Amino acid sequence: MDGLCHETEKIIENHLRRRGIWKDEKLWEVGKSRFSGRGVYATRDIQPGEIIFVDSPVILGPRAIPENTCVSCYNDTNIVLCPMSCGLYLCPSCLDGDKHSQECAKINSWKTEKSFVTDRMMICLAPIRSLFLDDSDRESISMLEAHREPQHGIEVDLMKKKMLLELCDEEENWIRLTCAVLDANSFEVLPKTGPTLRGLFPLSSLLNHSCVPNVMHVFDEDHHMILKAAKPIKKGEEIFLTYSRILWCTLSRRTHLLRTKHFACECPRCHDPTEFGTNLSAMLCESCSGFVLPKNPLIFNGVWTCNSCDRQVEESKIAFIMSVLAKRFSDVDEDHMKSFDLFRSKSEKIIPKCNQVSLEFMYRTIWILGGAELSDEHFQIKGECLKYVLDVLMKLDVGASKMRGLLLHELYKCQKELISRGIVMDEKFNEDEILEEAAEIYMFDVSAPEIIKNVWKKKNLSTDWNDYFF
Ligand SMILES: C[S@@+](CC[C@H](N)C(=O)[O-])C[C@H]1O[C@@H](n2cnc3c(N)ncnc32)[C@H](O)[C@@H]1O
Repeated sequence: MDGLCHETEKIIENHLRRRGIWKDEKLWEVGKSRFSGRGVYATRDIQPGEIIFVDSPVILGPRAIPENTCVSCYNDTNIVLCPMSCGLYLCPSCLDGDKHSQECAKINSWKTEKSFVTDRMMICLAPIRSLFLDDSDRESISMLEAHREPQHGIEVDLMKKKMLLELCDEEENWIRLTCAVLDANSFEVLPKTGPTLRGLFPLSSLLNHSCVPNVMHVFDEDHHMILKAAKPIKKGEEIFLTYSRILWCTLSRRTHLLRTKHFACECPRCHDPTEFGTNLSAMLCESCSGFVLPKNPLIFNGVWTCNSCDRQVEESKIAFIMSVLAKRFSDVDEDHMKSFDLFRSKSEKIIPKCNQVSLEFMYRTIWILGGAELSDEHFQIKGECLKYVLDVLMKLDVGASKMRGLLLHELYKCQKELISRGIVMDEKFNEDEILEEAAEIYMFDVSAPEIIKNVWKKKNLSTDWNDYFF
């Protein structure tokens, strides 16, 4: 292990010990990544579902501007705007708490006569909270990668230019660094209810990205992040999360990663024009209806060719057609089934069913088509979409992903309803097995649906990760 990795591990150990989540027999170590900087590696063979580590945030704050959520405890009852004009919404007990007094006093200390503090202050809160951290937590932030490009740190610009607050240089520099670190490393945290939060988890921040991840994560009630193996991981293998959307095609994922995380992914899925046979990128050839795919997906603005007649198409044309189709069908939620038919008829000559745009439409259909009020036909369509997307996930080899858990839970409900109507959708899918697998994937997840929690209860499973981790 080189000096930087050794130093990083020491800082992480201190962070985890201080929060009571250090485990001597650890399944991970920090090492030099063959992709970029540091990475996290398995110290022994790990089985699917095993907890690899538990991490706790050094910073946690709102992601958006949820007027009905307390910025301290994230509950949603009796929320009021702070009368001290700091721009923050709180519940009555947090309004009087020390945590808020500190934040409120700091924001008010930046005000001048010209200042105009709005509720947009809530999205500035996560970086502002870094000002109140002790030296150890500041050390955790400082050792993480930071994005220094000008688009990062908008929170500081918002405070200075829009709200006309006067931060001193030392505070501004530290908040700017925190913003740069948050943009490179923060996670979307799913609480029990309410809007998602933004959290900075030092150990999890060292995980590099792959479009074929081998882990998944869930959050408990106290915003701990529990990292679990999504498939078998061999000793010495690098542990990868995904920073992108699983169902996006290579061009969408790589463009998004380049824009937001400033690197071009070169994982095995990105190398393969067919993306493990899913053909998520495929467009239909105008001449012969073969699949037009990128010749070399690792080259931006390269040439795409038909796998049947070799016709060549510029990538810019493909990107344009995809964006027009996606936009055309992005907000057609009213009478979704009409737009489903319209989508099929408009797109069938341009993209195959396996294309990302079509898959995303199917994914939306699953959630838009609700429950008991649906006709038999619509339920069957929902079931078909569910099975299709699950099949794609299987081919993509992402193992026990969060998305698989969500879809299995939905398929279970769909199957149950169809059976109650005397319709057997597919003998191969046993609803009890589907639910059990979903319950395993959701294990320890505070946002798990009631049906899943009931399975844990029925099986007498402890839902406390401490019982499995230590
Ligand atoms: C959350 S950090 C991951 C840890 C980072 N490697 C470090 O040393 O601190 C995210 C950054 O790691 C790098 N990175 C992550 N996955 C990568 C990959 N697959 N290929 C190239 N760079 C990657 C990028 O610079 C990205 O912005």
